[in-house]
Amino acid sequence: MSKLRVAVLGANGRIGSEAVRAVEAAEDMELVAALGRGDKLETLTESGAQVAVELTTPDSVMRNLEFCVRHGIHGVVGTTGWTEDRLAQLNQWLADSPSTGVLIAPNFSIGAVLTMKFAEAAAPYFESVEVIELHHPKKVDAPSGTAARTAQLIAAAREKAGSAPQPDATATALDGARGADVDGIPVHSVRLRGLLAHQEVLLGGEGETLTIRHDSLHHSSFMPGILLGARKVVTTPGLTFGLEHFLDLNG
Ligand SMILES: NC(=O)C1=CN([C@@H]2O[C@H](COP(=O)(O)OP(=O)(O)OC[C@H]3O[C@@H](n4cnc5c(N)ncnc54)[C@H](OP(=O)(O)O)[C@@H]3O)[C@@H](O)[C@H]2O)C=CC1
Ligand SMILES: O=C(O)C1=N[C@H](C(=O)O)C[C@H](O)C1
Repeated sequence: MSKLRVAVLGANGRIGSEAVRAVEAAEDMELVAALGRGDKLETLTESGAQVAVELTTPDSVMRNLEFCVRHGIHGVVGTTGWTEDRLAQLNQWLADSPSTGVLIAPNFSIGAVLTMKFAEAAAPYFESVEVIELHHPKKVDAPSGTAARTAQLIAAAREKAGSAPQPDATATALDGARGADVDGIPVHSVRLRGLLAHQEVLLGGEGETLTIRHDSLHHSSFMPGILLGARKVVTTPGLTFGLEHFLDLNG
C-alpha cells in the first residue's frame, strides 16, 4: 500500500518539529516537505503532498490554508486564532474544492478532548463554571484555543439545558480580575515558565465543587491526534472542527 504523503508547515516550531519526527516515524506516512517561515508554498505541490499539517501562527495560517485548499491538499490544523469570519472564509474556499478536507483541532491530545467532553456534560448540573488555562510564556495567544472552545461548549450545553446565568455579585473589579468573558463563561489565562499546556474546568454547586484538570507534559501528547487526523482527513471532505469527530467516544 502506498504511503500517505504528508507535509508539515511550521516545521521548526515547538509542536511542528515534534510533528516532523512523528510523521517520519509513522510507517504508513512519508514526510515529503517540512516548511518554515519564508519557504515557498509551491514546495507542497512540487512534492506531491496529500496532507499538510499546519502548525504555524495565527497570522500565517489563512494564507497557507488558502493555498492548500485551492490545490486540493487536505489540512490538519492545530494553529489557533479561529473566529467566525475565518471559518466562513475557509468554508468558501472548501466550497470551491469539494473533495478537500480540513480538520481544525483546538487540541490534539486525547486528554484535552475528553476534558472538553466531560466539561460539556457536567456544565448544566452546576451553578458556576470557570475555566483556567495555564501555558508556557512563549505562547502568542490568550486565551488558548482549547479554553475558548471549552467555554463555548459549556455555554452551549447550559443554554440547551436552560441553565440560569451564573451567580456573580462582583460590583467593582480591576480590569481583567474576572478573566475574559467567552459566551458568559469566565476564562483565566496563566503564563508561567516551567509549564507546557494545562487546563482546569472548575464547577461549583451547593456544598460541592468538581474540578476537571488536564496536563500536557510534553508535545508528544499531541502526536497521536495529529497522525489520526492525517489518516482520516483524506476521506472526510469539508470542514471538521474538533478531533472528537474522528474519535469514537460513545463506544
Ligand atoms: N491544537 C493543538 O493541539 C496544539 C496547537 N498548538 C498551536 O500551534 C501553533 C504553534 O505553536 P508553537 O509550535 O508553540 O509555536 P512556535 O512559535 O514554536 O512555532 C510556530 C512556527 O511556525 C513558523 N511559521 C510562522 N509562519 C510560517 C509560515 N507562513 N510558514 C511556515 N512556518 C511558519 C514559525 O517561524 P518563526 O519562528 O520564524 O516565526 C515557527 O517556527 C500555535 O497556534 C499553538 O497554539 C500548539 C500545541 C498544540
Ligand atoms: O500553544 C500551545 O502550546 C498550545 N496551543 C493550543 C491551544 O491554544 O489550545 C493547544 C494546547 O493548549 C497547546
